Amino acid sequence: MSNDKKIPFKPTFNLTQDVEKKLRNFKYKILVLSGKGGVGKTFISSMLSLALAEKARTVAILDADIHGSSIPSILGLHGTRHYADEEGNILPVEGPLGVKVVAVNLMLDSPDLPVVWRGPLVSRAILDLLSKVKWGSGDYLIVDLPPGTGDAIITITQSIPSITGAIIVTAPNMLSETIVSKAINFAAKNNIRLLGIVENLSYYKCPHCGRISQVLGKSTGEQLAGKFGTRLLAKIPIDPSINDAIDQGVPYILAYKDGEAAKAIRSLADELISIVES
Ligand SMILES: Nc1ncnc2c1ncn2[C@@H]1O[C@H](COP(=O)(O)OP(=O)(O)OP(=O)(O)O)[C@@H](O)[C@H]1O
Repeated sequence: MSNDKKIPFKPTFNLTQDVEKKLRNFKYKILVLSGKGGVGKTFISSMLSLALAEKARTVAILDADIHGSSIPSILGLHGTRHYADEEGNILPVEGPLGVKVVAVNLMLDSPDLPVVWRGPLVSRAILDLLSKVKWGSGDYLIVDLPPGTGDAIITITQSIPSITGAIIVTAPNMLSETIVSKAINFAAKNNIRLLGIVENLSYYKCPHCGRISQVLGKSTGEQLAGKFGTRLLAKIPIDPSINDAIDQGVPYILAYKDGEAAKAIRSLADELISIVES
């Protein structure tokens, strides 16, 4: 046996630590989750970011929904992409009102390309991505998580340091106990404070006669929030102008300032501010 000096082998698992370092400088880190896809989680995350920025908060948003990344379209970010600095750090894209945006879609040569990462690779890719973003500092980081409570969500959640809390987005017909309780259990298991529920697609108000219809079914938001010991933060109505804004490539709450849903989102931002900043 040679007498060469041997250095003990130490595995380095510093990816998570790198992520923590990069995300350390946000005052409030808010997760937006839903028990089920298609309830408007991405729309709410994006508009909430803008509503907070309107209220003079510095905001960043992370599109962690790798397979269904759509924040750039909802924020009207077309023809833009992420660049890296000389040290290889990913620079966030500056969105409307100075909101910093990080999204997988903004790394692809074309937003139409599918992301074909699977299972563990997704989790690893998210960590890798998060460890390289030069976020800087700010008041709020809004994290739009993928739907459900799978692997990717667990990885992201565990790598974000001192999460302020989670908002659960749901819709009247999906406000079943099972779906809300899944999201609540997930938050509880990961020691994440539950900030409350947002009932999206809650009702439709006729712009001509003002009549309110509960198109997707009876609202049970208050009742469920009470049952699970949390609060109903907002009821966001169905507003056809939302999809008009997306088609026009402009952010809804900036283009339709007086829209019913825009007002509801601003009051959601007020509610969030009063909960986390008080
Ligand atoms: N209140 C609303 N009124 C009208 N349209 C809405 C409303 N909320 C969301 N939408 C529209 O519904 C569609 C789905 O919304 P979104 O992509 O935000 O859902 P999601 O929950 O993030 O979906 P997934 O989890 O599958 O990514 C979008 O076209 C969005 O513009």
